[in-house]
Amino acid sequence: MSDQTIIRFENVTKQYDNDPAVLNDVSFEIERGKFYTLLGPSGCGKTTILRLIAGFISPSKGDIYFNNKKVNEVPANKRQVNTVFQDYALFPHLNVFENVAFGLRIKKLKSEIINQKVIEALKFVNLEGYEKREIKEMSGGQRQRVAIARAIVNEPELILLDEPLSALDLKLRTEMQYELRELQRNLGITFIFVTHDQEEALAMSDEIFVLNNGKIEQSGTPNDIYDEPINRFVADFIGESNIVEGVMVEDYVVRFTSKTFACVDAGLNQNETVEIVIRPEDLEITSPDVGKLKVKVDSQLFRGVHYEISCYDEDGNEWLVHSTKKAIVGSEIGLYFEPEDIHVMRLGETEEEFDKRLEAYEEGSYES
Ligand SMILES: Nc1ncnc2c1ncn2[C@@H]1O[C@H](COP(=O)(O)OP(=O)(O)OP(=O)(O)O)[C@@H](O)[C@H]1O
Repeated sequence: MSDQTIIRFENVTKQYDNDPAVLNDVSFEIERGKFYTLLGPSGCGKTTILRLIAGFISPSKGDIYFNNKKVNEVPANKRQVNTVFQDYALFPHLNVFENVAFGLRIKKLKSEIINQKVIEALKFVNLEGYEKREIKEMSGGQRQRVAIARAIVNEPELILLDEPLSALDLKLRTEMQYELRELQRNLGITFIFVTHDQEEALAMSDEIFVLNNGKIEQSGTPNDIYDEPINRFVADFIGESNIVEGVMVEDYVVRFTSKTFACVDAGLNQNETVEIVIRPEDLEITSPDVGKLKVKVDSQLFRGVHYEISCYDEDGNEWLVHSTKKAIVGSEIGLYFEPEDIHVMRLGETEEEFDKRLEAYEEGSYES
């Protein structure tokens, strides 16, 4: 644990009554000053983690530490945490100023201090001058900002955001993603953001935790998770992927689609069955005799920046290609890729084993 750690989960399980656990033996650390995202499909346990951190619920098993102190039973109002909810939970009968001032009034701060803090918080979210507006007169994006101002005005050590952008249309959502990211950098407060939108997670986060079925499948920077997905679930969930079965021939050599290819992976067993991931944007269209794979073009969609081309190889595997080049439906083409574009995944590997293998690979020793 580093002294930058603000939250630590140690083997936390959460179970309601006799139902199966909604969080299952989860451990992780959150460091000060970073932007974290909990990413995963509906029902995987994202909100449960936020509620445990906020203190709205307590773990069935395991421990939660805040600044290295166990807080399992510490109530929400005694934690230095503020939550921004999906529906913002603003008070409709109070104006913008009073919504933001609410927590400070409860703390019974002097009115000139409240005034100063509220104005400063509103300035941070670009809502200076909106103090007297009623909530119902504010747009979705502006309400969002009021909710954020209400969280930051308390100067918490941690802000939890539960799908705060999901009610906004695409354009505003993209703008708010940018604003939130900037705000977090400027404030230096740790943000934990929940979303089921992988593009949003990749764009905003310093670190992403990918969750599935009450477990963390993989954690890391957006690049780590995109470039080196640990398993099929993560590869599928983060961006589009081509995934086929393969066999490890030896270190740096893998076989799939009845052909042998150079790769950059090592530390697996000889003849071990593996899964191969190649991202659609890493496949380059060539003539059939130059390509490493020979495929037939099945369909093609223009996506504005690139063509999304679906092809099939002789073994019947589908290959999705993102290319600025157009292909002819029904024609035979070649697909070219570099050894580093092949990502080899070991079946059933845990994150710990994966990290160890990657570390050994980077250091140049591959005892498995
Ligand atoms: N109070 C409760 N009693 C029983 N089960 C609950 C309770 N709260 C949540 N659950 C269950 O726990 C699981 C995880 O819920 P959670 O809200 O953490 O998921 P989520 O990943 O945030 O999903 P979403 O993206 O849909 O909000 C779900 O199956 C949910 O039904």
